[in-house]
Amino acid sequence: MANATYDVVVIGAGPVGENVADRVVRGGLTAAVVERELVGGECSYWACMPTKALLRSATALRAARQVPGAREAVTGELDVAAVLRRRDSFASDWTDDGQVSWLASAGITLYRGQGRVGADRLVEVTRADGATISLTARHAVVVATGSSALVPDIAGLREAVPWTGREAAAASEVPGRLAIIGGGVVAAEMATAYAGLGSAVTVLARDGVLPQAEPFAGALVTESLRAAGVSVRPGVEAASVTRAGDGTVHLTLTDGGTVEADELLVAVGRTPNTQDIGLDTIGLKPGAWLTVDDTLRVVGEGGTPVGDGWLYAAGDVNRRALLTHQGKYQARAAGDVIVARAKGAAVDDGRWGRHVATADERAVPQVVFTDPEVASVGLTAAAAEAAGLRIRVVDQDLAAVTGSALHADGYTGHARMVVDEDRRVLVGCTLAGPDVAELLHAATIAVVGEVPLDRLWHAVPAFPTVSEVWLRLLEAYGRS
Ligand SMILES: Cc1cc2nc3c(=O)[nH]c(=O)nc-3n(C[C@H](O)[C@H](O)[C@H](O)COP(=O)(O)OP(=O)(O)OC[C@H]3O[C@@H](n4cnc5c(N)ncnc54)[C@H](O)[C@@H]3O)c2cc1C
Ligand SMILES: NC(=O)c1ccc[n+]([C@@H]2O[C@H](COP(=O)([O-])OP(=O)(O)OC[C@H]3O[C@@H](n4cnc5c(N)ncnc54)[C@H](O)[C@@H]3O)[C@@H](O)[C@H]2O)c1
Repeated sequence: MANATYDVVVIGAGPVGENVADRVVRGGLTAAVVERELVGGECSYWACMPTKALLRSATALRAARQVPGAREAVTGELDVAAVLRRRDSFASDWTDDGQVSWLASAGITLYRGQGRVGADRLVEVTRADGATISLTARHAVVVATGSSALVPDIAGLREAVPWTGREAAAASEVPGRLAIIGGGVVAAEMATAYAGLGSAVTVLARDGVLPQAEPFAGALVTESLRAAGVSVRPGVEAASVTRAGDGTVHLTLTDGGTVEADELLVAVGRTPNTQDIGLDTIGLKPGAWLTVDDTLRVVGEGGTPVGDGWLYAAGDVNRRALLTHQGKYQARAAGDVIVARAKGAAVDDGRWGRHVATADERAVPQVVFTDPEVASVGLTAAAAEAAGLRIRVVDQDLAAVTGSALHADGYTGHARMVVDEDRRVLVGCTLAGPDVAELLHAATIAVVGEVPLDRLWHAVPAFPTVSEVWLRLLEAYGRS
């Protein structure tokens, strides 16, 4: 294929790269994306989709068992083979034909290979056969290369070839015993999934379970993991790892204890995919997260855009919020602002403007698909205090809401809202309980809309739903 020129060249066709290119084309420009693996990225094949598919069947089974009448109808155990088959289909059997057709239908040109910035506005693509193609961007290059699992420097860990999130998401067999290093989102979800699939799971949660969340959320998830037979070890760290000839993994812990398992999952965070994308050619540090301004333009150390502002970074690679939905939100802003700048149109970069990703700062929603689910948006109480806000925290037992009692016998859950007392608006909300995921968007709208609490009283939750927790929270706060 000959060298070519496009208005915009995007490196990485994960959910974020695809969406940037789509916005750019919708705005009347031309776009090419470069992808070295599967179009659709981590989320489609090794992260969001397969992991949620692994979790869903056990969640449905638990839900049925919590309701008399339905409980009696559940006579068997989880069909693990069927769960894995369903997971395979949600990962499109690790083929990207569907996404490649979508790119074509959206008018986006795909180049397969490793993309590297070669100079200002230039991307070199090295194909699998070693051939190279030069792509010139008239207006912008967007880095959307995502992130990979971080493997920490623990003696023997790399040599033991542990699972990362990828292998946990795509496994074709369920290990008898699974040890997990980490206590964050991946660790908590995969402990839930594999315990549900029948593994004996040990979680080495150095900093506790879900340490970034409100403390009650981590406590409820820990309690439920333990009830499911998981050994949760907060405050414990792995000191060294070896894998024996028969595949068994042996861990020595910093407290002197040992753990033996058939497989080991490392889930201690992410590292940016910027090691080999040519950053050195433009004076940036390979392997570093890319810092961006609010319009997603990459900025150098002084905080000014690289070059004349031709380089953008969206999604995991800029570390603002490592979530698919938030990366796609950035993609919409980045795509639209690239079009505006290319056409000399006005740039709407004020707070909450069309061309900025303001919600990344303090209004990021997330659902952790553990048992119970943990749905949160905005700031935790601790984060709000650290940000210097004068807050009031309001707590509510979710089980006390009529809708929860109807939803499931023994419904256990908790809700917290964090109110900025100076503005009397919600700045954070966390819900932990069965099926709270679908309650989250109401909280996100309240946070993003900065809806005054006095107005929220007029948003009446339907009876008898779990959403009635909103009324209870407002009653506990009191009306002025
Ligand atoms: C186990 C797990 C579960 C998760 N579950 C959820 C969830 O439920 N919900 C949620 O919102 N988020 C979830 N996430 C996070 C989510 O996967 C990421 O936030 C999302 O994939 C980021 O999208 P991205 O496009 O920025 O990067 P990626 O999805 O990583 O895509 C980047 C793409 O760029 C390609 N690439 C990289 N370098 C180059 C190069 N030099 N040349 C060409 N191509 C390149 C890669 O092959 C990849 O296809 C999960 C993450 C993990 C690890
Ligand atoms: N449902 C979802 O939205 C979802 C699901 C999975 C992943 N993700 C995203 O993927 C990203 C990566 O997830 P993750 O769980 O890998 O990272 P994380 O940042 O959520 O958690 C990593 C955890 O590892 C712990 N840790 C760090 N070093 C350690 C060590 N040496 N030993 C033991 N523990 C150690 C930290 O305390 C931290 O709690 C997250 O940012 C998350 O947003 C989202």
